[in-house]
Amino acid sequence: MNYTFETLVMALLAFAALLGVAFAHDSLFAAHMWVAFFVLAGGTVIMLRRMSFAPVNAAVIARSKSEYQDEVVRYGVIATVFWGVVGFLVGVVVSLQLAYPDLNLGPYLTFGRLRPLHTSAVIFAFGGNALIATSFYVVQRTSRQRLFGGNLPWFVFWGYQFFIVMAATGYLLGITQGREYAEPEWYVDIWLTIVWVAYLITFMGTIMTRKESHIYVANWFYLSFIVTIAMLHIVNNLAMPISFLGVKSYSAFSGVQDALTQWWYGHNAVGFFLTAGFLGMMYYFVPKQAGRPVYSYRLSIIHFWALIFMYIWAGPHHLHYTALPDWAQTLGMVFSIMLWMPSWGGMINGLMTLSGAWDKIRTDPIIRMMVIAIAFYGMSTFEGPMMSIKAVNSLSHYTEWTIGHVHSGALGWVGMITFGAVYYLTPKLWNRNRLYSLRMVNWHFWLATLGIVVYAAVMWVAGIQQGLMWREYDSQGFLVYSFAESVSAMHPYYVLRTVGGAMYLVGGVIMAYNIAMTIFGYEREEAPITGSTAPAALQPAE
Ligand code: HEM
Ligand code: HEM
Ligand SMILES: [Cu+2]
Repeated sequence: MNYTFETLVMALLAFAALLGVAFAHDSLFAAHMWVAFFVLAGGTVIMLRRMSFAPVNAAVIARSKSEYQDEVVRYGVIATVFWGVVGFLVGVVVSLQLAYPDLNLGPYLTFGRLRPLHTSAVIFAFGGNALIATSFYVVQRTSRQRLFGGNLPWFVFWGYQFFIVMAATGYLLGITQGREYAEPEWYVDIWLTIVWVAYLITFMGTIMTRKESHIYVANWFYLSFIVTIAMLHIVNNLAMPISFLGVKSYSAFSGVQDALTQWWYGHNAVGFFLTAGFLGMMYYFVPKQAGRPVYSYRLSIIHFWALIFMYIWAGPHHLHYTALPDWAQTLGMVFSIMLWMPSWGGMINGLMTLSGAWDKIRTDPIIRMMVIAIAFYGMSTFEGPMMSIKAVNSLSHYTEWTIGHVHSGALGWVGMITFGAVYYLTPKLWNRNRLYSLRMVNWHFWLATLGIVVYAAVMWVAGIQQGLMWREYDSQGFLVYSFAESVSAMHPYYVLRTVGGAMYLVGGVIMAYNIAMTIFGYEREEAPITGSTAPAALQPAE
């Protein structure tokens, strides 16, 4: 394939970045454009070399001409594992910074800059790559059609990595618009919009040219995630830059309207990025790994429509007891409570898919990972509706309890279902008989599960203590504790949280090793997992 056009566009973009450096309105913009220039110029050089070595790449091209476009999925799997480990590592670092504030190394490595680096790395880099890669894999299989758009999927992949690099380096430089989970400034937002539209065209195009008459339910979930994120991203980031060659911009919204816009975005980022997209993953990979059909296809349709209809209204539960009108807060609370039902419908559907295959939990650590993921999905979608009740939220809000809730969803649901999908995909994508080591998957499973349990349990205790300390009055109506006392009381919990997070990180590193060895084609010699530690003689006869 000839990449002349792509290379030319990239060279032009690199040149535009250089112009950005030359005419920058402020020094931060100049610094950020240098980053863009080096990445794009490096990319151009690589593309030029690829073009001149075209015959050498004939094998790769022949492989990519096969029935499905899987090369881009392979890149996506590697990117998922890589950004996962990076994101978990930064999570451990910020958790250490909360326990030991001396670790704030200014100005680039302070908590204020590393925290959004963590959240974006895990949500957008790890989660986003997982969603893009698996959606590309799933939509091709279930549509019996190659990805639409020729080189467009490659643009989606590399354009998205470029977005991640610009976002991450921007945070470290101190460039932020201060909107949670949407910190990148206007020019990075515009780039992401372009990439996202290309993603939508690739995905929709594949579905529209499908050779299978039915659109499998996983694709509905993926599609709702892609469409809704486009809508949320554009509205939440409507802003006016002070200069088209400067970093700073002002939001189109202000006051309580701005708050509501931000949490309409933030909540639905959870609902559609961290939930609907990963449900698409669940509906494809759990039946595949279990070798069983989805428990109830009808329930999955109800699950889908109820979920997307209700999620979109629940954002105000992030703004209880604020200047937001009372009726809007109550609306958010009511829809959150109603959300419990479709969420558990989905959980039940996922778990019951294993009926008839429950024994696999003992012998297949990948299935076990998926089951734990669904269990945590159920747990966090019970906890969330409970926390959205105003009386409960008056205790939990602003406390570590919220952080515990976030991570039982994030580590338990998002993380575990992704690990399951990555373990399923790797041998298939690289034509290996099996993973390098199933026992390592088992280790990963236990480290991650115990890490989550430590993290979440510690944060519950910490959060409730914190909330109770803030509302403790003496007989004369004075507050018993100063705020600083509630901060220092958190220290032991923060240390323990780091322990849980470190376990999760080590599990991730083991996965990276296992995946790399599988890709290189090694198979570890090891005893099979029998699922029982009892000596053979003590086991019932077959
Ligand atoms: C090794 C694992 C991890 C550790 C140690 C860790 C640690 C942390 C810490 C210390 C914070 C800041 C809490 C605060 O400001 O009080 C945080 C925030 C956050 N993390 Fe993680 N994290 C990990 C993995 C993940 C994963 C896998 C995800 C998502 C898929 C995630 C999503 C988030 C989010 C969304 C926040 C912001 C929460 C909020 O503002 O309420 N984290 N994390
Ligand atoms: C039915 C489902 C859910 C409901 C009703 C729900 C509800 C809530 C509520 C009430 C809060 C606390 C708001 C506050 O006091 O500030 C919250 C925070 C949060 N939840 Fe959920 N939750 C649900 C599921 C999930 C899942 C599955 C995840 C992750 C995969 C998740 C991620 C988050 C995050 C990241 C925050 C923190 C936002 C922030 O303050 O930065 N939630 N959720
Ligand atoms: Cu929410």
